Amino acid sequence: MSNPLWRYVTPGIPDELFERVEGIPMTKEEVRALVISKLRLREDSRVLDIGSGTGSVTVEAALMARRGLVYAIDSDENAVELTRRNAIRFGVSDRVIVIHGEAPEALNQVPGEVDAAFVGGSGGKLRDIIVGVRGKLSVGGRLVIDAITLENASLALATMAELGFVNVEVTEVVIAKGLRTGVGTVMLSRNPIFIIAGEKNMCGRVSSVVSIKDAIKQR
Ligand SMILES: C[S@@+](CC[C@H](N)C(=O)[O-])C[C@H]1O[C@@H](n2cnc3c(N)ncnc32)[C@H](O)[C@@H]1O
Repeated sequence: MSNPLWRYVTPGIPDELFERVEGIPMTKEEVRALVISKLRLREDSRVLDIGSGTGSVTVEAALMARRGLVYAIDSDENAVELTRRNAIRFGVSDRVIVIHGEAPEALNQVPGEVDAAFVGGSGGKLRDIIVGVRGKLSVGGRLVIDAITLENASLALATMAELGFVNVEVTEVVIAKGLRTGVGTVMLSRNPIFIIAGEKNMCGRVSSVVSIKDAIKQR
């Protein structure tokens, strides 16, 4: 345990501690902390990270699932290498399996079922990826999706409803970070992100739907 980076146990590791490569995106620390929370991991969880990018979600999932396994998939060779290096950097490479390939096809390289899956990148294949992930998830397994566009958020919700996911929730996150200037701290907003989460149900049972009138009452 001589490497100080190996002491991190809580989600939301500072972004700057990861190795970065220009052009390879990363789920930023505050959003990452929420994603990890929504995945509701256990110590022995088997996790899928689709579109692992820099590998920051992979690393944090592996830190939570200390007796589990994380399959990190990315279609970009450089992202795959970077994910591998960040897994080594944070001392979790023994429970990270990195797969270079495009989802959903690359899901065939993941043996057995997984308990949780995160989709951080889909390259226009979101619907097929959700279908593929449903096939890999154990009953009760959780799917968490980050969507930046309204269209992808809407597609994720429609597909999850169609496939009978239950307890589906949408959280819109708008992070603003303070920047110290000569006249005080200015809050700089980042793009809003939709975090969509749900659970695989047994055989396509549909969750109950709240009327718009009741929804307004709940505000
Ligand atoms: C926003 S980044 C993900 C960041 C990552 N969650 C992290 O923590 O660093 C999206 C990634 O998804 C990958 N990607 C996009 N479509 C994909 C697909 N169909 N299959 C696999 N990877 C994909 C991209 O190459 C990119 O690295």
